[in-house]
Amino acid sequence: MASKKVLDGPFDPLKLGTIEDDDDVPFMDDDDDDIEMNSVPKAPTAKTTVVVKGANKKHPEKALTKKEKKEAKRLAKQTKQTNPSTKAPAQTKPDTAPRKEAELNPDFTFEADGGFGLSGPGHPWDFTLAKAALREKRNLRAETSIDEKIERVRKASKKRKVAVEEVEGGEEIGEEDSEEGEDEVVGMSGDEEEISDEDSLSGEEFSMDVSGDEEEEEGSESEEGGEQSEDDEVTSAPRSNRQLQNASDSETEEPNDILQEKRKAEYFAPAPEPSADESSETFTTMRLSRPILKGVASMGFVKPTAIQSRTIPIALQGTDICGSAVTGSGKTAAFVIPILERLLFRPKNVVTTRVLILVPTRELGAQCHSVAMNLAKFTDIQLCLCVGGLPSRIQEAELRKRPDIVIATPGRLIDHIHNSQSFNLDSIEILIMDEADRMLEDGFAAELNEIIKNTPKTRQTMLFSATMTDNVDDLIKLSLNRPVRLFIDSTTSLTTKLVQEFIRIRSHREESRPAILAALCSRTYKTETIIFFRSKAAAHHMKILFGLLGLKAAELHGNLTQLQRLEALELFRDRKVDFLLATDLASRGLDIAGIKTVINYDMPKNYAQYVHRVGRTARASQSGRAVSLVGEADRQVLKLAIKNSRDEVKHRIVPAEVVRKYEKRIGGWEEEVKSVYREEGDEKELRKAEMEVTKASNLIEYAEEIRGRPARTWFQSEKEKQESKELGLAKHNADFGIDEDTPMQVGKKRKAESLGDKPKRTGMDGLSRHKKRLRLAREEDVKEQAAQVRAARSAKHAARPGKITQLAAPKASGPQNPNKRKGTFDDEIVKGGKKKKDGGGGGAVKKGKEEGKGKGKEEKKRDHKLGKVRSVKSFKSKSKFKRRK
Ligand SMILES: Nc1ncnc2c1ncn2[C@@H]1O[C@H](COP(=O)(O)OP(=O)(O)OP(=O)(O)O)[C@@H](O)[C@H]1O
Repeated sequence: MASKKVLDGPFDPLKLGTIEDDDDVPFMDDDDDDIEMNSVPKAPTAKTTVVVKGANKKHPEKALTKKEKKEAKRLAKQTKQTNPSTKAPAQTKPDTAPRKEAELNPDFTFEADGGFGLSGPGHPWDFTLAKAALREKRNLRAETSIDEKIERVRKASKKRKVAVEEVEGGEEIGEEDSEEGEDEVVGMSGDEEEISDEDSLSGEEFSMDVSGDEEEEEGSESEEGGEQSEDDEVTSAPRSNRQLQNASDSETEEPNDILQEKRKAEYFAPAPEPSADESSETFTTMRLSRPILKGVASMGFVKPTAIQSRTIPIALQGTDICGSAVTGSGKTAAFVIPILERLLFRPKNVVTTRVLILVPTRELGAQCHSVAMNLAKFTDIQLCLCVGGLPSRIQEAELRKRPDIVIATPGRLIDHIHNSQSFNLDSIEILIMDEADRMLEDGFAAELNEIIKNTPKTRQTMLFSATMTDNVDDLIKLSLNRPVRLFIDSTTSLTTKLVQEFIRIRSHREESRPAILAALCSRTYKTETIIFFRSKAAAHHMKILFGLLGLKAAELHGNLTQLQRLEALELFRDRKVDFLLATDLASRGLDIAGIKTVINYDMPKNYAQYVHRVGRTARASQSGRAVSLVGEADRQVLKLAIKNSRDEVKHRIVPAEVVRKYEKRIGGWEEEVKSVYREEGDEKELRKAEMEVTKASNLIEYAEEIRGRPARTWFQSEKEKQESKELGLAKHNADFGIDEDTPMQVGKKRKAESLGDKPKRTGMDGLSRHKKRLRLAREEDVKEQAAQVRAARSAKHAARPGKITQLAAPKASGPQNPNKRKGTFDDEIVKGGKKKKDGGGGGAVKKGKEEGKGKGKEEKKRDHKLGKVRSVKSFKSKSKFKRRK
């Protein structure tokens, strides 16, 4: 009989060696009622039937109740007695004999659907919980949505046009007309856009531009400009991928850094060889507990993906991991499954937060939380989502309950560390960083450092990203402990089922981007398309234009409220809109099943970002397409994209007449677009005013409470925050070979340039000679006047009657001191009343009074005016005056 081992204190994977007799984790082989669970309702090709024992028969979706757990425990005991070889999973005691396949319930089956594919339920995630928290926060005022505004403007514009039509006697400019035009375009252009090999070979210019250096490109472009027709200027022709790859290789080949390789070899622990029979591996052979297997089955996962089969066994041993695999290859489940499995064996008597998952964006946090909740739904493991944008009061309350897993964005987490009472990271035993390379970038580095500092050194750390760095210097900062490097694919490679297309935008055709995008989305990529923009403003502008075009789109960027952001994602996920217009906020990690196309309205600033953007399609072995509008400044990213693509890239040409047609349509909506912006501006003002009023009334109503609240603190000053952002960006640019200055570098250069050899500004730069002369003359006048005033003042000063001289006179008339030299009197005249050493100043008042005796009324008045004699009143204080009265 297995010895009973009670575990106290912090969770230690090595301590969890033996499964206790009273452990309430039910296993596959527990002798309990069978339950049939059709876990994959939407599986397209196969029906997955999972028969699990020991589950709640009536409510299989529910976690086991206490009673059920007890029953399961009793049954587990029974099973152990009848079958002594039943042991804990591998991580609980490495030397424990593994459970044999034969011991597992033979009824537990996964009917494979022919390999790795999305066979899960409708959606692996939803934001119901996050949205509920937001609604609880405040009663949101019913605002008119952007769609309502656009619709109103559209209708008004239509009416106006009809009215004009009637007045002018029927020139057809109605909307129906343009709709007809649109239909024509679709039919007309369908074939032309198909790209053949011949097309690829026909366009040498594009290829030369891609591989050549900047100066050459500019030269060739100006030559081309004269020869080409307008059509060619809008787009251009490609060359084969092989050609480009060769060119890029020769250009960017780097010397082998032996030292780096040696450091890597020393830093990383050797990765265990992948099992030869990896393809036949299933989740059941991974010796996971039954609640986890149920969770996995409910997600519709049949076979583990490559990163999952490599990661799960190593993570279960408590080893640090640095993992990378292409986008959409199931990295989330690769780290969630082993942590859930390990948490099942946590000491139940110590309730504390043991796992921290860090993500770079709020939406990714909400998604990760939802996936983890789904996988953990048959366990008693508690999760908490701590991301910005959601009410922190609710999060604080949740954190006080010590959830087992906290999923957080770095900023909000630090806020809680500093400002939420009794929350800290002292008990963290597993730290996971999703999109870890992003976390090492601009802005996050300092925050990450702060978090790492607060977690125990003994923790297990796991890092994941499709573009994961294996730069030892970066990883050292995260204080990993001999991590295992699990790089399934190259960090630069894209999924095999991704088709890449590029559309060239010449510098003088930059303003055609909206028209090209409108043409693409109206005629070719009509649904399940995500469009990326560099700026929020561009995404919003396009949202208005899409609305006027009658295209159903949702926008996702930082100018929206958190609720709007989550709702936009859900609208797109549920196919209620055909397009998602997003900034890079949505480029990492977001998993929306069935995205067919990713369009880059403008290229991202670096190649890693490109990998993540286009990685929103062709996920989980599905196919997809990425279409990028490439400007002159984007060639570096384009070059890398082509170099690293596994298949041939294509060049798309949108016919010039189509572009012109859309330009005309968009151009005709200037007024409509303006009125939408105007309406938005008015609403914004109103909202602002309302907020001010609410704020003021809250300040009055809750004054005491507000004053009583401790001020929120942050770990760095605003300047430090800015600097760390800057550092991260500079490093990232260096990593990806991006020859671009950071904003601070640009500022410094500009300042240095302006200060350089240039003479200092005189205040007359840019003035005409005439004006300069006038100003100089005026300045001379001013100087002269000032000199005159000074001279007059000093003359007046010198002409003042010397008080001491007059005071001394009566004395002089008295009996003469025979010893007194005459010269002393002369000195007094020269020095006047200023001589204080001998009491000259103090004596002046007294003397003045005496002097006043002999003066006339007019003379006295003048002396007062000149301040020679102080008014008696001026010495009296009010109180003194009263007292005297
Ligand atoms: N074993 C599996 N079998 C089938 N589908 C799976 C499996 N594991 C994960 N998936 C599905 O694959 C999709 C992509 O997973 P996930 O979002 O974890 O990818 P990722 O590698 O983290 O991507 P990214 O690099 O973009 O963050 C999800 O829809 C998920 O449900």
